[in-house]
Amino acid sequence: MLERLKSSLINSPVIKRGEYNYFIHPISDGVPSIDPRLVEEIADFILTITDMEEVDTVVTIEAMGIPVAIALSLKTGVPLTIIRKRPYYLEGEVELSQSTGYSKGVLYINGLKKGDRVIIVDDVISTGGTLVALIKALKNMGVEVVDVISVIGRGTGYLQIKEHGVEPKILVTIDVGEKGVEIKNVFGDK
Ligand SMILES: O=P(O)(O)OC[C@H]1O[C@H](OP(=O)(O)OP(=O)(O)O)[C@H](O)[C@@H]1O
Ligand code: HPA
Repeated sequence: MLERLKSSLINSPVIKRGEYNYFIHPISDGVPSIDPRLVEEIADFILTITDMEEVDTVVTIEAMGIPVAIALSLKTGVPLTIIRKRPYYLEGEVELSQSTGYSKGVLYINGLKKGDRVIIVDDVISTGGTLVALIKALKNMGVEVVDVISVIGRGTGYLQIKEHGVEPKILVTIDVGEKGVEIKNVFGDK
C-alpha cells in the first residue's frame, strides 16, 4: 500500500531551514518533478478513506496541496477551492494568519459560505499551525469540515487539530532527522 509514496519519502533529501529539518519531496515541494502515478496512488487511496459524496468542495492550501486536491476533484467532479496567500479584496474574503515551523504568512479564503460541507486536503501536517488556523476560520464562517486529510505527517501538530474536534487522516507519518526521513506509520496500520 502506498509503495510509491513510502519509497519516495525514504529517498528525500533533508536540508536545514533555520533549526528546522526540512525534507524535500515531489508532493510537498514539486521538486525535482511530480510523477503522475504517485499522485494517482495517493488520490486513489484517499478515495478509499473518505466519502466525497458527503462534500460540496475540496479545500486545499496554496501551493503544494494543489496537485493531490486537483486529482481528487478530477476523479470525483467535486469542485476545488484554493486558500491563497494573496488577497483578492472580494466581498466576504476571510483573512487568517499562517504559521509553520519555518515561516509566517497570511492566507485568504474566498468562495466558501455558511453551510458548505468540505474536506481539507494538504500535503504536510507538521506543527499543525496552518491547519488549526484554517479549521478555526472555517468554523467561524459556519463551514462544516467533514474530513481533514494530509498526505504526510511529521511531529505532533496533528494532536492540536484533534483538539479542534477533527481527527486528521494522515497517509504516511514520518520522522525527519538531519540525515534523512524514516517511515513511522501508514494509515490503517497499527
Ligand atoms: O503544519 P505546519 O507546520 O503548518 O506545516 C504545514 C504547511 O507547510 C507547508 O506549506 P507552506 O506554507 O510551506 O507552503 P507551500 O505549500 O507553498 O510549500 C504545507 O503545504 C502545509 O500547508
Ligand atoms: O519538512 C517539510 N518539507 C516540505 N514541506 C513541509 N511543510 C511542513 N514541513 C515541511
